[in-house]
Amino acid sequence: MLEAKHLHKSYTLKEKNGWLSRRKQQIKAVNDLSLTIEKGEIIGLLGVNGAGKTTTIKMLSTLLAPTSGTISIDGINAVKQPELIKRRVNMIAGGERMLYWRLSARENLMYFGRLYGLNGNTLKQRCRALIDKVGLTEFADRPVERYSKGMKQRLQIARGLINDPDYLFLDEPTLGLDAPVARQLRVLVKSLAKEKNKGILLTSHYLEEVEELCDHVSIIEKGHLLLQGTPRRIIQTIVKDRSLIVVMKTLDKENWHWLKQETDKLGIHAQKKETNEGTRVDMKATFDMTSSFLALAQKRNLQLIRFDAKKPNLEDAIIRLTEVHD
Ligand SMILES: Nc1ncnc2c1ncn2[C@@H]1O[C@H](COP(=O)(O)OP(=O)(O)OP(=O)(O)O)[C@@H](O)[C@H]1O
Repeated sequence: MLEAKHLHKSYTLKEKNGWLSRRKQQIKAVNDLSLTIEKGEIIGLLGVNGAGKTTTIKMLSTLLAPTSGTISIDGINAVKQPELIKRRVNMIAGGERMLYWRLSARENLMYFGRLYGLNGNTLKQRCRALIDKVGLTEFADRPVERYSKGMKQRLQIARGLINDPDYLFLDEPTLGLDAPVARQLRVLVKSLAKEKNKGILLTSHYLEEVEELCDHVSIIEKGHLLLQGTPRRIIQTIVKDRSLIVVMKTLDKENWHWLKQETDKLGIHAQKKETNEGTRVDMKATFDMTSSFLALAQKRNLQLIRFDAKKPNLEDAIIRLTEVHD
């Protein structure tokens, strides 16, 4: 298990203050953050730009020392023994950093493998297996500068797996990728956790991706933990109301009055609107109204031409959370 406790990271900036003097300014990028990652689990780290996600990932991967706090990985103190930890973790960033453009995929992987002390046949075989795994077999010996964005990102994943890490930190892994390529990467990430038992921490601005992949999510703001839980629990905690939209070809005055009365009794707030499609009724409640509304519609034989019961998602929850904290 990876356990980070009470992590703090401050950056000191020196700003110009007049002609000659400089003023020191402290930025608290991470402020008392604790989180755990079990093997086989995918954890999402969410927050707006500048919330402290990349700084957290850099500390977990020992690229950056925390100002205070502890990180232990399978019982090893990561702050005191970073060399032991480096073999067990790896980080993959979205975008096009961390690869050598003039080198091919194979040469890149051989280079990074040697940095982890791998060599000879073991290294060659691992590179070949990883190239196959991420679907770059045909292009293995082509310079990376001639790769598409998706191919570069697949190579990043292979690079992140070169030391066969137990824990993998993914910073925006699908940034700027086309939908089908992003989908393939998501399948790969899921299989790394569920089949290869790796503990994964993921940051992403694509909330659907987080909802699909993550077992647990931590939401941070200004480096501080706001909320932790399963995506479902977070949605239930934050978004209390459900919405249901129905459209009928017509809804006469009498039926509307009856519907309004009945929905009021059930605790459903209903509003009527005439549209090009027909009469639209927007309903809001704190529970799933589907069956209650369908029973009412059946009683009066109301003919529905549209029925949209929208389940709140993680995006709704995050938007609601930011509104509360603004
Ligand atoms: N090297 C640095 N020196 C000074 N300040 C920094 C440095 N790196 C990050 N910061 C500041 O620390 C805070 C957290 O930055 P961080 O990059 O960790 O956020 P983030 O959540 O990853 O943001 P994004 O979603 O934009 O990548 C920000 O205020 C940022 O400006």
